[in-house]
Amino acid sequence: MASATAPTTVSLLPATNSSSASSSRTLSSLHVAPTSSSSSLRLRAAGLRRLGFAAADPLLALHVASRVRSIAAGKGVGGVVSMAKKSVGDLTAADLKGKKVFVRADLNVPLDDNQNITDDTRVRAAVPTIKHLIQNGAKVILSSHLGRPKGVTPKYSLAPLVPRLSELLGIQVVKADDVIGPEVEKIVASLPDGGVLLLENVRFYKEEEKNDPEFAKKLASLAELYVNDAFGTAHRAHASTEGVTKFLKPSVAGFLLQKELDYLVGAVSSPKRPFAAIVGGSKVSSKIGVIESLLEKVDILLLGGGMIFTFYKAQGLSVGASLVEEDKLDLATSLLAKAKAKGVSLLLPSDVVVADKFAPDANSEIVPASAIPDGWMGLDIGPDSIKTFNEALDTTKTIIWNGPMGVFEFDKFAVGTEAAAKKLADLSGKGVTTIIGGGDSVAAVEKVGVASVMSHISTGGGASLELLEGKELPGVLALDEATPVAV
Ligand SMILES: Nc1ncnc2c1ncn2[C@@H]1O[C@H](COP(=O)(O)OP(=O)(O)O)[C@@H](O)[C@H]1O
Ligand SMILES: O=C(OP(=O)(O)O)[C@H](O)COP(=O)(O)O
Repeated sequence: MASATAPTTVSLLPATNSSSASSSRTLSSLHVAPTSSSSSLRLRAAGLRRLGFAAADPLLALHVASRVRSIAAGKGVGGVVSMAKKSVGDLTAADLKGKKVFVRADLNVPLDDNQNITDDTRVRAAVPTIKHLIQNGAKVILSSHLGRPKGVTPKYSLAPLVPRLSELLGIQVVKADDVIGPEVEKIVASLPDGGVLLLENVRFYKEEEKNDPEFAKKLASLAELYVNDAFGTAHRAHASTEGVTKFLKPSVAGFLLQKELDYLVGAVSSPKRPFAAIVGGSKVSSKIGVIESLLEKVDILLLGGGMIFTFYKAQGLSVGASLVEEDKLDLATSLLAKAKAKGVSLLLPSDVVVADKFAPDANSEIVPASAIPDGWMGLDIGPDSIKTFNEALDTTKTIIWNGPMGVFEFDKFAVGTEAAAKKLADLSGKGVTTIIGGGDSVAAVEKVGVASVMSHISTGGGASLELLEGKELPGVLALDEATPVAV
């Protein structure tokens, strides 16, 4: 039991290593203050188990869980911590039995020419929240967008989702041919407790992206409660992600949304150190925000991808025909200076793989960063850089990765990116917290077949980037705040 007077240092061990909504992670040495109310402790103990934490001393664990949830639901990495959001896990059978619940998920999955789902990650990620609701007797009205249709477009119908959703949920999901209106209302009225109705693509209505209040009201009129589990779309202030919350109370976070916030805000704000970030991708301009924000947090920053050539040129090196943003040279210089001032160890690749054209069958050579030949372009980091990066990563306890190290779509230039994926997988197995921040890095991790061993893989590219930049997500901000608990 915690001392009644002094702050205590605790370390929590992960309860499981699953990728489910209640997936856990290790927290080290959090200083927590004691509390006195045993009933609020019991409530928080339940919340803690839902979050997937286990600790030798449940009292201490409660304080920590509280802290984590407050951090996780606040602003992004660089922001001020605010209130935690109410969670779907806080809703029990007493709240849910027989209730119509509007669930916004992000089921924006890739489909092939035959309308087959080629990656069902987002469908699987939506399942824990829906299962919790139907197991507690709710009637689920499920909504999502797919693609960016302009009006009703059959190829963007959500119909291909029905078989996989039904299989994963173990019940037959009913599908409506519309999003609102009398036909939909009729199906809702006949939905049994524990049933799931999938609405048609919400973006078939232009009012969705305009966050039209009348449309939001019509969506809301279908249900009594609202759950947002669409992390990948939480950076959009749309009718089904933001507007609808004005008409439905409570409006709560789903398990996926909560887990994404736990990792992308919680783990990044209070990392086990040393903490490293790997940032790659094509352009420095699209990663300025995330680099600046991470420079406030990390001990080590590794840069790769197309953006490194702007840094090289800013340092006076020749970069041949490599991708360079001429208008960002001063910015690159200032980021290097900022890293130095902050004591962050910023590593640029010492060697690169250059190609004579931008093509999968280009001729290639490995050259030092200072010897890129005229007319050649850097498309990957070289073996010396991989070695140096790996050695740096070996010293860390938390790693976040956003953006590929090279043009990984071409096998010949995928070596640096695949090496990073393998290294993170290896370190994950050794207890390092590894967070993949969405976008192409996720594709790379999946290509290498190591996705399942990472601590967390984000389901949102744009949303995770905005969080890492320290921005607030409208879809999160709009949700009800959790009842405050003293810590
Ligand atoms: N050296 C390079 N030159 C040109 N493009 C690159 C280079 N390295 C990586 N890229 C490209 O960057 C793209 C990903 O960039 P970006 O969208 O910023 O990353 P993410 O999707 O992870 O956020 C990939 O398509 C990749 O081919
Ligand atoms: O796929 C998505 O975002 P992502 O490509 O940034 O991961 C989300 O479904 C959001 O889609 P949108 O960018 O069309 O709003």
